[in-house]
Amino acid sequence: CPLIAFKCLRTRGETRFVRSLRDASNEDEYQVVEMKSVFFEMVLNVLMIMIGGRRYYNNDVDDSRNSEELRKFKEIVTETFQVSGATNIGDFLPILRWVGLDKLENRLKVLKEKRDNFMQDLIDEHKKMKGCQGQRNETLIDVLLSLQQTDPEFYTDEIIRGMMQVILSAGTDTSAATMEWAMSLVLNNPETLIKAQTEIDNIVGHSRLVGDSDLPQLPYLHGIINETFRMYPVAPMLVPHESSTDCTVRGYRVPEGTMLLVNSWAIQNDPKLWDEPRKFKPYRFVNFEGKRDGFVLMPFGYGRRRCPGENLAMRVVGLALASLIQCFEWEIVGREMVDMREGAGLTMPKAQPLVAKYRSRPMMRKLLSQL
Ligand code: HEM
Repeated sequence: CPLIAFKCLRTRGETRFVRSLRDASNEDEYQVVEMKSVFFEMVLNVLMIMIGGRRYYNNDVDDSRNSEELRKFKEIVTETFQVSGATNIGDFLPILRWVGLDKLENRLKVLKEKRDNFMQDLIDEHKKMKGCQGQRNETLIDVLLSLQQTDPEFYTDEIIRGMMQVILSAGTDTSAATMEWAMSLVLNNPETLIKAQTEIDNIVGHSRLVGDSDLPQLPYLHGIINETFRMYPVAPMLVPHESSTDCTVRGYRVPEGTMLLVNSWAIQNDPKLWDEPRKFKPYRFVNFEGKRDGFVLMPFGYGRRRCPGENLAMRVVGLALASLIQCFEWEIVGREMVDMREGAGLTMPKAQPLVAKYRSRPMMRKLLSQL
């Protein structure tokens, strides 16, 4: 995935995420934190830093953006979420479109215009800064603009805006929701949290923050992530596909234009394929490798249309969880287990946002104070 090449920018976003939790924490007493927005803002920041070189959440403003730009960005994000899960009455009663009562479609048009203007301002700003690349890290917009020079007919501003938009909409909620499910699972299974902490302590120690290059040495952490994907896939029906021509698959005739939905949740929780499928057992993934080919685990889909962001997502999710586990102690709030019910939405969210208690680990305080 070419996106993971923006390592330096991405790491900036991830370190800030740990720093902001450190700032809100108290060394000795546990603090309560609502994790859904923490994860969402972190992923959005990481992606926006990679795309355009700036982040838009947290109050300790560092980049040269002004508050008006920040306000616009937050407004666009909030509105996108309000409309993306909504039912469009005009899809069922097309007559409403002709009489102009299709309100959702109108809202979407206005939102698209706002979003396009925002993205275009960022692109124009990068065009003006051309030639200063040596003084700052190269962003995705810089790369796409250099491709525009060699292939202007394909890499138009409109295509670049579309790419920025698709990365944000396909990458943010999916990664953030996966982290929230994973943290909820480890809080309900504290022995897994201790095992993951021990693994990170043994491999990374306490004098530096876990980094990209440590991830392949952390099989138990990967077990936690894969087990989360298996039990709570954020795209449980993957994404609908349609056959472009008549075809036959394993004896089944599939006419042209048939919509195909893959129920990956059912496969990943099938007792014929998995031992005690509703039990959280990260160890089942240690030495799992070959089984992936059997289509038993497919959180990112398969084939030509599989998720192009998989490698990036694995790093962002892996590093975020690893740093939370390395730096802080985590506990459930109150006596009740974390509520694991699923809510409705485009990407399978938790019905109740995760709220947890945390404080910095004594052996990590020196390092945290230096971040
Ligand atoms: C945990 C995080 C993620 C999960 C679970 C996930 C899952 C998926 C799934 C299931 C699909 C549909 C595959 C299919 O049609 O069979 C998909 C498509 C896609 N994903 Fe992801 N994704 C994640 C993160 C990301 C990120 C970070 C990006 C971009 C930076 C991204 C970009 C895309 C795009 C552009 C598509 C559409 C691909 C196409 O239709 O050709 N995803 N993703």
